[in-house]
Amino acid sequence: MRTDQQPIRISLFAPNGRMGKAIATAAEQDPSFLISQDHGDVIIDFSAPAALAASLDRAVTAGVPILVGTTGFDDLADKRIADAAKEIAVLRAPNTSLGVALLSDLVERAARVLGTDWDIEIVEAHHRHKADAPSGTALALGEAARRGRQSGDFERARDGTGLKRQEGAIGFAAVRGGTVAGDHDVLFLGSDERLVLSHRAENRAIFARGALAAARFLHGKPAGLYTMRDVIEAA
Ligand SMILES: NC(=O)C1=CN([C@@H]2O[C@H](COP(=O)(O)OP(=O)(O)OC[C@H]3O[C@@H](n4cnc5c(N)ncnc54)[C@H](OP(=O)(O)O)[C@@H]3O)[C@@H](O)[C@H]2O)C=CC1
Ligand SMILES: O=C(O)C1=N[C@H](C(=O)O)C[C@H](O)C1
Repeated sequence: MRTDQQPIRISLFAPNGRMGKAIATAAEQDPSFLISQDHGDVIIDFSAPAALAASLDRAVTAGVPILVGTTGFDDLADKRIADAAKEIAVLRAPNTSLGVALLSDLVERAARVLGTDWDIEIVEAHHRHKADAPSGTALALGEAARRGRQSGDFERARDGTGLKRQEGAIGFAAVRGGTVAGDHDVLFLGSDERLVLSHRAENRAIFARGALAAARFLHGKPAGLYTMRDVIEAA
């Protein structure tokens, strides 16, 4: 930070959550950020789907950008986010790590090159407290695969008999337990060979650093819907 620049004031919508605390710790170590008790320059929301309307309302009313890091949303949330993005800058990121942003590009490319002859399965593992499944990251990686291949229904849960995978489907499996910060494996399963693209989050600090990079990107941005890809391309 140049000495003539003011720190970016971050307002944490859910300061007492695991991610809220991790972001506060990361911000305390970086003099270009300040945790603000009011609306600040950028609002950061890592909370729960039920809180989305309130966090967007706070950001729109204050006229400040918001980073939405929460996962587990339904279609109504998509509309709420799109509506808010007409008035303020909204960055939606189910995963704020640099590695996952790159993984998403790699998955899209692999799906494009390999085509529908290769089955795609996405396996994720998270800590015992995680409330949503599949993870937001897994679903976003599924979307990346679908973009690359230009097809693919999502098979989100399998339990029972007569459940042969649908041709061309993109399947999901979720593991829960312990303190796992976030593992994602995208499996491309072909005839006699398989390609696995993987990411391992070793702790929440990677998400917190990414959230601060996203906040820096959002500061002063005009209304619109942004993603971590925009953050990386601007860096
Ligand atoms: N984008 C990314 O890179 C990442 C995203 N996440 C996502 O972020 C979210 C939070 O994760 P995590 O911090 O581990 O979860 P926690 O359960 O630790 O924290 C959630 C926080 O949200 C608050 N909260 C819950 N419901 C509401 C509500 N209706 N109104 C206001 N506040 C509310 C809780 O407050 P209280 O304690 O008072 O209940 C708590 O402080 C999840 O959706 C998770 O998947 C997580 C890690 C990385
Ligand atoms: O709840 C978590 O912890 C995480 N949630 C995000 C998700 O659902 O993808 C990101 C990360 O994997 C950690």
